[in-house]
Amino acid sequence: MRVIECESLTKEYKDHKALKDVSFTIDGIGCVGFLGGNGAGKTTTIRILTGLAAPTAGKVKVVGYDVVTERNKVTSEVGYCPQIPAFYNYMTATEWMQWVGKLYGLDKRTVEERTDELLELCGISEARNRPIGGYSGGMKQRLGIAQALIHNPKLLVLDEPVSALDPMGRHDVLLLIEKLKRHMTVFMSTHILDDIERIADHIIIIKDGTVLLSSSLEELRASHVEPIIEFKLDQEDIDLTDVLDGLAWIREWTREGGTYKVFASDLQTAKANLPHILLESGGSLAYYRLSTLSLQDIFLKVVNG
Ligand SMILES: Nc1ncnc2c1ncn2[C@@H]1O[C@H](COP(=O)(O)OP(=O)(O)OP(=O)(O)O)[C@@H](O)[C@H]1O
Repeated sequence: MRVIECESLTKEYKDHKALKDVSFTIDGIGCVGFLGGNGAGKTTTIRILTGLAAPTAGKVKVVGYDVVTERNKVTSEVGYCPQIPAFYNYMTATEWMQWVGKLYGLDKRTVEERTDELLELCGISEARNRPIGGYSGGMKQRLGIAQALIHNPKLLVLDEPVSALDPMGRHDVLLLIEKLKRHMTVFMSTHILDDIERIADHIIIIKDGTVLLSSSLEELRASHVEPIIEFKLDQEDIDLTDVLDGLAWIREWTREGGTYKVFASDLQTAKANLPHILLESGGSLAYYRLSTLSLQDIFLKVVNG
């Protein structure tokens, strides 16, 4: 099933082009990680996909429906949870879900069944009769997701679902997304790469309103398989700049904190020689290993061209 089809999507505000000719397609179930820095255009795209804003130009279809001409059908197939979902804090989760169900025009029995099922799925069952005002950030986010699913949508859109949460809250929300993506499409924006690496099946990277990359995580990794030698010295004050710059078989190297990453043009020579050279520099190795590019490395590579 084609879930999202964006073709030459453009969004202009008064004096600013927030989206420029954005095109991508998403098929089938799974989790899509929509990655980009501040101001990249994530929220603008999400508002268009959910029918909250209209594109200036281009064609956008969600679950086969046009977001402009078939907006009502789009909203009935899409569930949306903003970064900080808003509730009436005096209500309990049960009351809130029933109120939202009514807004969607669902009958009483369906609302009751969906409420039980979704509060259980989202881990709110035990707290369902307590006022929402006393919930943690993670519980509120999970309730926001439960609410977004009340009308049984095919696509769930989440705007930065874990950015404002503490580690425990993040963990619980990510577990929930992992469960949901087995049965539906979850489109989530974020700038936290570790989360995406853990749960996304497809990655889209957007920068300055332009899509730089849209690919399955598997394909992305396969196309960036590049061995890296990663090491750290016990003595962080030793500067290896001259040593590493002077080696012809090193194409590029980086240092972040005390950790060095070396990209070798001749891996065999590097593997045979680098440990001795490092020890000769007067240092001792805290660790030394052969690894491949992380999603963060790939992201930086793509974003920096
Ligand atoms: N209503 C608006 N009027 C004018 N410019 C806007 C409006 N909304 C967004 N923009 C601009 O459009 C660009 C994209 O904004 P958007 O909120 O989509 O980015 P984002 O990727 O969600 O960023 P962030 O992670 O900071 O929320 C930004 O430069 C922003 O300032």
